[in-house]
Amino acid sequence: MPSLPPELFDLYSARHIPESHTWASSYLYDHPIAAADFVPTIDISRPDAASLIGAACRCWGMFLATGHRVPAALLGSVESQTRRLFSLPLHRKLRAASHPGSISGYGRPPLSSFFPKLMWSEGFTLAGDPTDIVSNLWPGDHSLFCEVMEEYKREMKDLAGRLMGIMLQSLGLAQEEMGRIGPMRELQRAFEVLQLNSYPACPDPERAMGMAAHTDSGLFTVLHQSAGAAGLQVLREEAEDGDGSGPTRWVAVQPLPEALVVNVGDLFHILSNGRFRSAKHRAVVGPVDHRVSVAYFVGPPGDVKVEPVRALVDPIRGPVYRPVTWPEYLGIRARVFDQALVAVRSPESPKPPPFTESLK
Ligand SMILES: C=C1C[C@]23C[C@H]1CC[C@H]2[C@@]12CCC[C@@](C)(C(=O)O1)[C@H]2[C@@H]3C(=O)O
Ligand SMILES: O=C(O)CCC(=O)C(=O)O
Ligand SMILES: [Fe+2]
Repeated sequence: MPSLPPELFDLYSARHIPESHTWASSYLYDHPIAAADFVPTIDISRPDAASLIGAACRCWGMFLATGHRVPAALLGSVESQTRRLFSLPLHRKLRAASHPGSISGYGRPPLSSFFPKLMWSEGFTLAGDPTDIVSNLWPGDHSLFCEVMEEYKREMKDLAGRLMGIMLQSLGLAQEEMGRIGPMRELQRAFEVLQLNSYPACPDPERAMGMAAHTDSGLFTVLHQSAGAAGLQVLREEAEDGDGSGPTRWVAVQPLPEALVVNVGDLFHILSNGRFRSAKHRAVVGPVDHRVSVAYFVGPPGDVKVEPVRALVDPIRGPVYRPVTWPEYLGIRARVFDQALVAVRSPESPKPPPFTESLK
């Protein structure tokens, strides 16, 4: 077979995995995979949801949300439109290829450049109006896709507002204190991104990686994953006596059809002054299923700084992190990737932060 540039390799018809997509086993098996452990499932409409969510965000940085009020029919349409998009022939998808310097479009997500091999996935990033991005893909036939994605973004924004309130409440903040927190006050102007991911069935799943290990950089991410096809894994770091000596394992996140996955991102970790763990996660691939996922990233608008909430800063240690905007933080991540939180430690806090980051 003539060799094509790796970005033109069609994952959907592959019968073997090329060198460009073959990962060393040290990536897949860097930590053992937990046999029986489960991310907490929380009905977020329960009156006592805050304390459960608080505990999950501290221990896991992730939970499965039920009772979220996002209509099941809409989740179904989002998934079918996502599959419809990825089922287009490769040359058609390339019409929406993202340009250097812009985040929207079809292409490799930024984390890809920090790994020596290519991931067994395709991604579509939608920031702003989806019409601009997909109108070239389906001339005259993109309106349903766009309507579904716009409707989904409205539902996600509403859900994000509720989650933000409950998560801040779980940190002990009163209503009037929340109003003073920039990212909460500015939620209407939030910066939102939809990331559509596609993981075709893989002929050699033990040597391929769907999405390499990372934390998300925003406040938090709401992920919808196709029912029945597992793949998402979260790193569970159990600290015995908080000294980081406990076991670290990958835990498979069960694909519950009615649940949305919520994971804490780096900006909420900063806001909580290190109390909430920014969950490290990845996606593995399987031999049979074609899995898709849709991630909604949310953060404050570019001019709003994120900093540790004053009420959560203890007077002796002070704030663990310095104020940072999301665009500034994305710039730091583009340079140092998984060291970005270390790079924004506040100069007055030379010691390692007291909470999750020290649990290595
Ligand atoms: C607003 C965002 C959030 C981004 C960057 C930009 C657009 C694409 C997002 C992702 C999607 C895939 C994982 C990630 C880690 C990646 O490489 O690209 C995400 C990243 C982040 O959470 O930082
Ligand atoms: O597909 C998944 O389960 C994970 C996707 C993800 O982590 C992301 O888009 O940031
Ligand atoms: Fe992610």
